[in-house]
Amino acid sequence: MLQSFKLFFNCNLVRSRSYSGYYVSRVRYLKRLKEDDEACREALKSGIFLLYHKLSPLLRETSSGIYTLASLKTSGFNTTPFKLFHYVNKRILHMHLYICMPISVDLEHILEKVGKDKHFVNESFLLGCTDKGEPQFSLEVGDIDRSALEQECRGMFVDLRKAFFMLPGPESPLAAKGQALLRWHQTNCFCSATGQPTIRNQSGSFRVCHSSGITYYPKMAPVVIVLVSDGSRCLLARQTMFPLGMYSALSGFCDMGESVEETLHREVAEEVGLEVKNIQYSGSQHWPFPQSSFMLACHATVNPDKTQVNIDKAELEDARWFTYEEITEALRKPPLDPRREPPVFWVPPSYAIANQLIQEWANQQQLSRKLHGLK
Ligand SMILES: NC(=O)C1=CN([C@@H]2O[C@H](COP(=O)(O)OP(=O)(O)OC[C@H]3O[C@@H](n4cnc5c(N)ncnc54)[C@H](O)[C@@H]3O)[C@@H](O)[C@H]2O)C=CC1
Ligand SMILES: [Mg+2]
Repeated sequence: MLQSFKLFFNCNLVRSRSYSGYYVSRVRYLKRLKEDDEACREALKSGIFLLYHKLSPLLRETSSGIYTLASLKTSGFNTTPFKLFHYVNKRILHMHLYICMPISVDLEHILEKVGKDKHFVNESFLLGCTDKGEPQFSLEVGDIDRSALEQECRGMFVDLRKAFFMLPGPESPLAAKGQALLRWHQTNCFCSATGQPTIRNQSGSFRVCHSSGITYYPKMAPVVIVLVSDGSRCLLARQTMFPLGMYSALSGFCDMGESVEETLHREVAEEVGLEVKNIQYSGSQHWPFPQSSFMLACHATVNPDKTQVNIDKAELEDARWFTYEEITEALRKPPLDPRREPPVFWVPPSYAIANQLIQEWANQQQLSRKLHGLK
């Protein structure tokens, strides 16, 4: 298990470094913004803002019909490079126009139009920074005329669950992070020891109660998710609250003081009455629904002669073993279309780590079938 962990983290490090040579400087820049209020306030001027209305992100449809997160900028950024370089060198001017043009709507101007003070952008929370080094922020617009703002921004606020189906892969985690951070701040305005208000730092990386001296940091609840296999089939389950026909891997919150392995053994025993072995770490994911969870995904096996499930009906509506053929068919199905009847059996979409586990299991089955000369 430990080895798999090491391998995973090393791979991720290599991946991050290779897709951007500026990884270290970006990370250090972000660390400075988190710790230095003044630097973070300055960064707001060149920031990219993701807007949320009652925690729903603002999306925009591109000319090719694809939805993306709508990124807005403040006038500080849009005009300064132009003024600075216009008189210096025409080539530089062209370069900057090229970089700045895609984002044409000025956030401060828009916010003023819907009755917000231009200093309202200071209420944003730092999310990260782009490959180009532009800091990204999330901003909850609160109680405003929603449709007026949508019109001004040429976009629409979409419930995050729906947005996950519409956004291209890499944008979903960013939308989720923005929502999670906003939600955490909304629900941690008071100190649980004194009842006094907590005060945020500029980046939003923590809140402090000046009365008790307690610092609160944004939290995620660790959850273990496991795909159990008996060698030729995998075990999937559904809760009554799941959409019709959807089955997923078993999951459960870590109890205080538990290791990943302990949670995994306990949850499988509690929910389906099985004892697992051969735990293998697969990956992790921040999951925003219903509140921030930190999903730790693993594979595990049971003896092929001990596969009888005994379902805890208080937790699960059903749990069943699925064959390789059933799984590959479910994986082939296109993403769920809300306008059509859901299929009889389907698995979570690709943005959910459960899908990654199922995909990995299918790939592994395919490989061992090839080795054994099966189709
Ligand atoms: N991204 C993915 O692929 C998947 C994500 N999930 C997520 O995993 C999470 C946990 O899965 P479940 O099987 O429902 O957990 P679970 O099997 O532990 O059952 C949930 C129950 O645990 C209790 N609980 C204990 N600690 C809790 C905490 N910190 N927060 C909330 N409830 C707590 C509550 O009584 C709750 O009703 C869910 O939020 C679900 O959305 C689940 C499956 C797939
Ligand atoms: Mg569960």
